[in-house]
Amino acid sequence: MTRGSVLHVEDLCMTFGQGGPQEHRVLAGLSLRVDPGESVCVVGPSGAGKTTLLRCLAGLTPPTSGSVRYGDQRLTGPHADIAVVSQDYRGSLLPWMRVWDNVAFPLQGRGVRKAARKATALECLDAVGLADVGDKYPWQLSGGMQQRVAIARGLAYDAPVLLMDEPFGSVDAQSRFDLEDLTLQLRRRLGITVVVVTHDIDESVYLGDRVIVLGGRPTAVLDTLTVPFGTDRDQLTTRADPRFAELRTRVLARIRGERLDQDAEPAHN
Ligand SMILES: Nc1ncnc2c1ncn2[C@@H]1O[C@H](COP(=O)(O)OP(=O)(O)OP(=O)(O)O)[C@@H](O)[C@H]1O
Repeated sequence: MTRGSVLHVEDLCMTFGQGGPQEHRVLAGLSLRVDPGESVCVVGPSGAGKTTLLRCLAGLTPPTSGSVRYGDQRLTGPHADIAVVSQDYRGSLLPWMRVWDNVAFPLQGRGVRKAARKATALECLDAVGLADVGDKYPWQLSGGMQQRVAIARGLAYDAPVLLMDEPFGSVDAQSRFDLEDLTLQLRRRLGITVVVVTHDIDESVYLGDRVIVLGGRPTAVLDTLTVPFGTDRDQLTTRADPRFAELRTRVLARIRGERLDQDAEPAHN
């Protein structure tokens, strides 16, 4: 294991329908690590296998070969320390349950009593700026608020690792910026490790301490970029930084398989 890594992926391969007429080799020998407290973004073209990788990191999909380790343990299924926020908040929130009940849902299976569940849910709602909507139903909230509820539910697991799959894909641009800032703030405040899968190159540079670029057929890691902006970022200053443009250009070029002049120079990482 890489010393100190939280998640360590080694030579991960994923082939759907192996041996059958529909065989589809998606991931080919991916290796990567995620360090404690890091925010890592995974970016790549549609169909590259980003969700598949995230599901493997969550222990939800067993890889065809290779391994995912959480600390010293080899993941063979979902782990209580790893929470997942999926892109489809509409499908994941239960419309007949009040908001706080939705957030507390993961705690039911852990035998936590109702009063304690509600207290935790309200705390998590407070963390995402929704302290006053606990008694509403999800369908009474805007899309951005519903996505915050989904994040609050991710926090209710009280897991040190939060995996997010295109978490802001279905909200408007302003809500998206707010949710990105919320994610950075939660990471800072709670000291959690965050992995975000996104197809949005700007978002990957804004949110990540490192950006892992996937691409090719079958998919491999094309590049890993270190983002130099620290943990305290804001939308206007960070996006106006010339290094932001440089990084996004590099990610885009990698995804398109183009070479850059700077490729002759030492890389950022
Ligand atoms: N359970 C499955 N059975 C067969 N093929 C699958 C399965 N899950 C994913 N795939 C295929 O694997 C490939 C990668 O899918 P995946 O959803 O991981 O990509 P992605 O990079 O997340 O895409 P997008 O950005 O469009 O969400 C796709 O071609 C998809 O059809």
